[in-house]
Amino acid sequence: MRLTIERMGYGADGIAHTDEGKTVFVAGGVVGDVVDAELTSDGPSFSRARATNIIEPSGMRVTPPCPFVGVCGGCPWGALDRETQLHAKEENLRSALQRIGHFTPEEINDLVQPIRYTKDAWGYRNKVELGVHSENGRLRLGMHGIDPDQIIKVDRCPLFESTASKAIKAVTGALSYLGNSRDLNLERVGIRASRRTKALEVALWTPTGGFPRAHVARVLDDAVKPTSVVRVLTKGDRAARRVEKNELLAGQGSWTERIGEETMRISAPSFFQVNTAAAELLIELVVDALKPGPDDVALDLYCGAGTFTLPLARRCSWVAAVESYGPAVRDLRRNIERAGLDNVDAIGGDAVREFPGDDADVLVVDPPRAGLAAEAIELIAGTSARDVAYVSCDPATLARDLAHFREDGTFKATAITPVDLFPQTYHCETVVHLSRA
Ligand SMILES: C[S@@+](CC[C@H](N)C(=O)[O-])C[C@H]1O[C@@H](n2cnc3c(N)ncnc32)[C@H](O)[C@@H]1O
Repeated sequence: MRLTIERMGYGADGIAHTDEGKTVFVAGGVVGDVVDAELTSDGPSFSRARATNIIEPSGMRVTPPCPFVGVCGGCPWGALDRETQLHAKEENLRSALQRIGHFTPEEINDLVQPIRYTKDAWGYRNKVELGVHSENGRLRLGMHGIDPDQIIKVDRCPLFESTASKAIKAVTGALSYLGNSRDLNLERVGIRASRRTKALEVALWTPTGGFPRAHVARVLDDAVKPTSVVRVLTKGDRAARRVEKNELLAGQGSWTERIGEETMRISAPSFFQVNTAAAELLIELVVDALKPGPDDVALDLYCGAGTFTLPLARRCSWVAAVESYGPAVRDLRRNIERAGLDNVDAIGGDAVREFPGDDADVLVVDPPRAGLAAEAIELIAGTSARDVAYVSCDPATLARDLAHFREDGTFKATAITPVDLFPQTYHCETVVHLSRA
C-alpha cells in the first residue's frame, strides 16, 4: 500500500489516509514521506501499518545522531527536524483543545501562545533509565525499545547529558561484569547526571533480599566515580511494585541539581523534571502567570520535591505544598530546610484529601498524566485564588480538565503555552494561566 504521511499524531507514528479515507498510523514514516507500507492491524475506524520502503523521503527528515532511532523508545521523532517537531506539538495541542476541550478555533487562536523551547534539542536529559534482561544467565542492560519487550544495548545516548556521555557504557559494562559472576536481581538502573553540579547518581532497583553492596559500590566507583550510589528496594508483584527503602551504597545518597536560583536534592525514587533548562521555562511561565507578591498565600498541589514551591516561597508570605509520594515529601522538606525557608507547610498526602483550604491568592497544580480529579477542580474553584497555573504533561487530560473548569465557570483560561520539554519525542508540556472569570 502506498501512503503519503500527512502529519505527526500524538505518538511515534505518522498519520496517512487510504484512498477510501481511512486513517492509517504508519510506524517509520514522518510527515512528508511517501512510503510503501504493510498493514499490521486493521480496525473498524483506523488501521496501523509499518513503512517497508521510503519511496520519497520528506524534506523534513534529518539524519539523527544515533543509529537506534526508530527502534529505541527514547527518541520516536528523532528523524524529524526540530522546527517540524515544534510545529507538530503545537498542532497536537490545538487538536486536543478542539476535540476534547471543545474550544472553538477562534478561542484556540486567541489562547495558544507560540511554543517555548531551549536550544538544546539533544543532550538535555538529566536522567536515563536502563532496562534489564537476563539472557542465558547473562545480564543485558540497555534502553527500552519502542517494542516494550526489547532492550536496546547502547554505549551512549545522545539525549543524555553530554558531560556524562561515557556513564552509560561504563555502568552497563560494570554491572554486566558483576552480573555474570552473581545474580544481582536487578529490575532497572537509573542514572542521573547534572552538568551544573557535576552530581552523578547510579540507582539500582532490586527486590528486597541479599545484595553484594560493598562490591557493587566499589566496581561502580572504579567505573564512573559517581557522587552517589543507591539501591532502591522494591516489594510486591511486578504490576504493583512499591518502594520499600532507598538504601545508601556509596556517596551522598541523593542527586543534586541547580534549577533557577535553587539547589535541590532529589532521591532516586522521586520525580524531577528530566530537562532542567526547559523546566526553568515552566517556572518562569508559572511565576509570570501568578505574579506572586509578598503578601500572597500560595498553594502548590502535586508539588514533588519543590520545583515550584521554592520559587513561590521566595516571593510569597506563605506556601502550602501537597505531595502524596513519601520519598518526594522527604525531599521537599529537606529542600525547604536547605533553602532556609520557614514559610512553607509541606503536606504529605493526596491533593484532594489533604487540600489545604480555601484561603489562597495564587495556586499551581502539576498533576501526573491522568490530570485532575473532578473533586480537585471543585476544590480549586472553591478557593479565593485570583490566578491558577496548571502545568500539564498530557494535552488530552489537560483539554478535558479545561472543559471542566469552563463548565464550573469560576476560572477561565487566559493563556495556554506549550513548552518543548522533551525534544525528539511527541510529548509536550503545557502551562495554562487561568484567571477568575
Ligand atoms: C508531574 S509531577 C510534578 C512534580 C513537581 N511539581 C515538579 O515539577 O517537580 C507530579 C507529582 O504529583 C505527585 N502525585 C501524584 N498523585 C498525587 C496525588 N493524588 N496527590 C498529591 N500528589 C500526587 C507525584 O508523586 C509527583 O511528584
